[in-house]
Amino acid sequence: MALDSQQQIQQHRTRLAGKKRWVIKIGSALLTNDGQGLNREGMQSWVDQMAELQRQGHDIVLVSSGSVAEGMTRLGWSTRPEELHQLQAAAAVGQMGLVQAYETAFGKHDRLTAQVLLTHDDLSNRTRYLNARSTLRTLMNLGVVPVVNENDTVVTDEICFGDNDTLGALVANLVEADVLVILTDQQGLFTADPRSSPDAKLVLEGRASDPAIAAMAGGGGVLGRGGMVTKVRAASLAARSGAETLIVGGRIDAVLTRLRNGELLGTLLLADREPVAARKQWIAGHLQTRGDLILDEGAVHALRNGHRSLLPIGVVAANGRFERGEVVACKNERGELVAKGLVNYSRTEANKILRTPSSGLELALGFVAEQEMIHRDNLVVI
Ligand SMILES: Nc1ncnc2c1ncn2[C@@H]1O[C@H](COP(=O)(O)OP(=O)(O)O)[C@@H](O)[C@H]1O
Ligand SMILES: N[C@@H](CCC(=O)OP(=O)(O)O)C(=O)O
Repeated sequence: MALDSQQQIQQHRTRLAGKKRWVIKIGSALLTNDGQGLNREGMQSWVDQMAELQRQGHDIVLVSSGSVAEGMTRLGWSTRPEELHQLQAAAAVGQMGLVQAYETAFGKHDRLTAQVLLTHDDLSNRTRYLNARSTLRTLMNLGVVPVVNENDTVVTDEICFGDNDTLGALVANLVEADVLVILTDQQGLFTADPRSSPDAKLVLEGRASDPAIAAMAGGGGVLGRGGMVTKVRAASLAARSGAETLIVGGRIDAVLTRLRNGELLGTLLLADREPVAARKQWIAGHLQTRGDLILDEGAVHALRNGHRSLLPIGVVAANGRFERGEVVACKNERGELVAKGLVNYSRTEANKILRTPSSGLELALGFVAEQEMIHRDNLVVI
């Protein structure tokens, strides 16, 4: 007998108990009691629940914001600075408080924690990405809880994740998590921002890449950065490796325990696409690309519908500075993103073979060349 939608929603919650690997992200607004120092009581409560999840057999990776907000408190700053070096100084001071607090809280359960600070570069560079992955896996196998944050001290505006929702999703891809839980200051995703629309309704469930869901999400508060926009986008990124995302209120009593018990709290965003291979997730996870290839209509169609390689004949322009083996964005002639991939040619070489048929590549380049600008194994349609 077919289940009605209410039963299906309940069933999706009930099966969470069987999902082994959870990445749990806690945002600034929640962690810092809206800016009044670290919310230690809240932290202990989340840690108690995470320790309980571990005892029940789940792997836990924690992605925690709060370093800038805690640093501001420690330095006696009442407003968030604008300048990058001041933000970085605050993050460096605050990160100490953050990890001390987690180490103490997990220590009550005889659990060790490990500090893992990542930058965008760490996940873009294949070797560093693989190293980060094996370190996180090793820590989980040891029963240690990795506490991940962005390495704010060394990033610049151009290369920062900016919000930890995105970092949480990329970590979920990295460790092939089953669930990404985003704890925040609202009960979940509402049909509109409840700060400005008090009549908005809580959404219990949706599909991670449904544009209607994305349209409900607005920007963030003073301390947090991304708001719901980055949380919904994170759900769609996490879905690439098959993870479901829960956006839920961190102030709800025993929230993690109750989610694990199947209670209908927050918003569950289901992974609505086939998981892609780990190597392709890594390509898709590149937030900054080295350059753009502009494709004609035929090439766009071949990529989207035929799952084909990108041939030079369909490329009308190459922009940016890239070398062979780097990740580039493929766009249509209106500038919309179509795919990302590892390119077989540098920008200089690519310029020589724009609109060139396979038979003309050797002559144009002066060497025996690969047929594809990007091979389909190295290409992810977005
Ligand atoms: N549709 C929506 N539903 C719920 N909250 C929303 C929505 N649109 C925007 N928001 C805002 O997003 C904020 C949470 O994001 P953010 O401030 O970045 O917090 P965090 O530090 O937890 O990441 C909420 O306080 C809320 O006002
Ligand atoms: N990495 C920084 C900023 C991260 C941040 O603000 O993220 P979020 O609260 O999730 O929007 C920190 O720890 O303060």
